[in-house]
Amino acid sequence: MRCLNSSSTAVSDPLRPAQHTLTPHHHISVTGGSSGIGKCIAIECYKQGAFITLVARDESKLVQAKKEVEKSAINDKQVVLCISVDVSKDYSQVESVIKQAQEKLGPVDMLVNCAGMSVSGKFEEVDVERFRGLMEVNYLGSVYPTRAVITTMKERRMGRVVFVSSQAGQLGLFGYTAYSASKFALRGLAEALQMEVKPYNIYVTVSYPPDTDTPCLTEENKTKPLETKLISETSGVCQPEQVAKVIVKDAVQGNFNSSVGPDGYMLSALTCGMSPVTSITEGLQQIVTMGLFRTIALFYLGSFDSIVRRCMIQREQSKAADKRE
Ligand SMILES: NC(=O)C1=CN([C@@H]2O[C@H](COP(=O)(O)OP(=O)(O)OC[C@H]3O[C@@H](n4cnc5c(N)ncnc54)[C@H](OP(=O)(O)O)[C@@H]3O)[C@@H](O)[C@H]2O)C=CC1
Ligand SMILES: CCCCCCCCCCCCCCCC(=O)[C@@H](N)CO
Repeated sequence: MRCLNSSSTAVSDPLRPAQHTLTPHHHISVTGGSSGIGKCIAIECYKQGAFITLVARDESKLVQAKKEVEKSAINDKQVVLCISVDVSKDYSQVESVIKQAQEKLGPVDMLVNCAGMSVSGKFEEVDVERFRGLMEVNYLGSVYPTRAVITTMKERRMGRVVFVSSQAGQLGLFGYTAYSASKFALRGLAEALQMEVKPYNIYVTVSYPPDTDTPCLTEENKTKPLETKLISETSGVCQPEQVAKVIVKDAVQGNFNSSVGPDGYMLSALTCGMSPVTSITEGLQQIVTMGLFRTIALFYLGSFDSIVRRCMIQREQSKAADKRE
């Protein structure tokens, strides 16, 4: 049977979906699966026996990633399929390639929307076209693949959809005016969608990773404002393998929220708002910790403001010194 099985054991927590496990033969489609976090998610799922579709634009990176994923096979029936498409441009194209993948590997059991990119810089220094570009890739690039799989998931009354947001999708911070907005958008999409599809036994997960050691971060660090770097250091740098493990575990369990590390945990509890809750424990923890975490957050916000102020003063001083020379 190829489905995200509801195990027969009784579920003690009424808010949590019946316990789910990832069993062999699941078809998992990962956008952005050719690099970084997406590639690690594909590897993590392959290790558990899944069939994988990797979606990204660059074909040579896809072929390379496919080879890497195949190394962690646990049986000789497993397949990795590559699809080269831009997820953010033409919906009908996205729909047709997903259809082809489903014809080959069966209906998608879990879609992981991980394709994305970042742009950093001061608001007035970011080219206006980049605001559109980021909304296209990070937001529409998650809407399109989801739209292409959701009808079949509803018919089958099962499925998982994952959105990879960012900690910068939980708070806005210096240098991320364009990026943060595109990552916040995913949360709104995910909350609304979850309310629609929950009765169909489909569970939505939003992941909020901190800085993660991937080609994207290396590239970003070349031009990232000092302020952004210093503020982001608060929650450190994670390895993509670790982030991928957490995402796969939370998605399989049907958790709406997926965070990494202690700062990630605090941020998620603090910013839970009206997002769905997947266990009584989670709800109780939010209620009990809210005041404390808000107190801690105020100190962080104070320190972020002082980073921004210090950087500004330093810039002005070095500008003045340059003029004198
Ligand atoms: N690294 C970090 O610090 C963090 C990253 N994130 C998020 O995680 C996700 C993955 O990031 P990361 O692994 O670091 O990035 P990488 O740059 O390593 O990987 C990005 C992947 O997305 C694909 N992709 C990009 N644009 C498109 C597109 N238009 N259509 C199809 N595929 C596309 C890329 O392939 P190709 O270019 O060939 O299309 C590549 O496979 C992103 O959404 C990012 O915002 C969140 C928090 C922190
Ligand atoms: C109780 C309150 C706790 C508060 C903790 C605050 C920590 C803020 C850190 C924000 C880090 C943002 C990383 C964005 C990474 C990213 O998405 C890009 N690297 C993508 O390329």
